[in-house]
Amino acid sequence: MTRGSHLPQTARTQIKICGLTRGEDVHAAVEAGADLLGFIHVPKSKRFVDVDQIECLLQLVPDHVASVVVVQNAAEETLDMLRDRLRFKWIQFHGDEDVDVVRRYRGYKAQAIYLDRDLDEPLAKLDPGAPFNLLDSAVAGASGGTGLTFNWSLLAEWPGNLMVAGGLTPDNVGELIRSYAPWGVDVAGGVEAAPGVKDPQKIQAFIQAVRDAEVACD
Ligand SMILES: O=C(O)c1ccccc1NCC(=O)[C@H](O)[C@H](O)COP(=O)(O)O
Repeated sequence: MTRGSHLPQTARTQIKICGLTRGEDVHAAVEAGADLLGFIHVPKSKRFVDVDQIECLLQLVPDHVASVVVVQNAAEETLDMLRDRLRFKWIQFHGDEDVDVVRRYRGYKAQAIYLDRDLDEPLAKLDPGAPFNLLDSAVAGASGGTGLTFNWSLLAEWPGNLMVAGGLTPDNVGELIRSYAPWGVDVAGGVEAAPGVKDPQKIQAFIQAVRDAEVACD
């Protein structure tokens, strides 16, 4: 399987471990080889971390790992405050934010893939100017951290660098890589012992499964 037309076959899949709330989990994800770490600043999330917590957790992230703050329809004052106070690489916009806001804050967008809806809508919303687009499963009333997979076959047709989220686990991520070789993968619940509490062995197993599947693709 080819890795989209945009990357050479040998490119390494970008791996994001999301929903970190504890220092030991940051260390575990870094040691296991994660490329991006996500901190969720969405009040309704069971993985919510406040600004003080994020500030402390960011101090544990080495320079070679990209940190991401996840927001969902946050007010501009909140976005300004996050930008002014915290040192992170990206803001992940996980709501209905329009492209102007995403670009102004140098972020990227999570496109909701509603499992019961037509796929033309998220496809039309993909931002070709973005460094990458995140595709994540959504159902009525829940977008983000659903633990559900969407139909990956659409990845064969969609353009640009795509990061896939939604229901990934150490057991299914290898199949995703071997079949569609997305630019990146993103996991929250699939590497947890409990909501917001990561399991270091699951993190290691997830990253190993990605790397093993890449070798199988070469
Ligand atoms: O994970 C959450 O609780 C969450 C809540 C609200 C907005 C975004 C959220 N997560 C963002 C992510 O990037 C997750 O990694 C992604 O949704 C995948 O979650 P999962 O299906 O549990 O692997």
